[in-house]
Amino acid sequence: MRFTKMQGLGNDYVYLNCTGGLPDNLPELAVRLSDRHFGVGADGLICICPSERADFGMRIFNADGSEGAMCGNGIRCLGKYVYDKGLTRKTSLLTVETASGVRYLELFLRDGLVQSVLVDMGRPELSPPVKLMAAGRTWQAVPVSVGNPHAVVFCGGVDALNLAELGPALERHPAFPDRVNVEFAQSDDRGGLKVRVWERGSGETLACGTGACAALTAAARAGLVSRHTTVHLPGGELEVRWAEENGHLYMTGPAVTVFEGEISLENENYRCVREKNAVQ
Ligand SMILES: N[C@@H](CCC[C@H](N)C(=O)O)C(=O)O
Repeated sequence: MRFTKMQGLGNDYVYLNCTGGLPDNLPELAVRLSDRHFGVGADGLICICPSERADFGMRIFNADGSEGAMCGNGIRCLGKYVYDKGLTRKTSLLTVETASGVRYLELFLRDGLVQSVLVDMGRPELSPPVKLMAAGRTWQAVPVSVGNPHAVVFCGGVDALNLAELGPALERHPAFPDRVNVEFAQSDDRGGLKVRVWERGSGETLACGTGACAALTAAARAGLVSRHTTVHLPGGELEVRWAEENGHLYMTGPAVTVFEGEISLENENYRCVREKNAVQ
């Protein structure tokens, strides 16, 4: 089975071209391929599927095998995959069907390859803040859905937080029966937003596209930042705009191919086909 490893701001996924059919047991495959010691190593698995409603379909599985409904960094890399591999010639209004609806992509090229991608992430849904007990403290969280569930916690000193303790406690808090992605957010003195993310099913990641959108939405609604700002994540920066005119979120950021390989699932034999930096 051929695969491509891609990343957006260090949020990395193994991509499978499933336009000709899906492999069996995707949750188990996601766990095996995501393993950073015995597998390829990734935050999860993304399948590029055929779609009757859009140019392509996307299914995303977290590193623990659970299926997510949407992935912001992942959908940008999917845009790069399908263009760079010649599966489409579209650079604007490229449509991708996800479990939370169809998303629209605009691709920006350099030297004929996709460098960055703008995604219309649709309209966010904000719920009233909730108070949650975790790790011996009370936290105020703003639930936001951007096609998948998030809880945004505003706090100072995000760099110093112990996410390994806080993340699992909030992800699995009884207030969120389906578990939740958690963003720890802090506005900076330049009008930007600093965010660390604990992802449902994958743990702390270097970035989360839907998480950046959820954090911007909650922060703009609270008057902490403007509706168009830079979100700083450990893996880099995303530009997010919450448009006044239609209430949609627009996210722009990079998409990178890391390497390509082949795996024989019977004997767990991995082979690198194209090395890092051989493809953009
Ligand atoms: N990393 C993604 C989100 C992936 C899915 C998420 N963990 C979930 O379970 O909802 C992003 O960039 O948005």
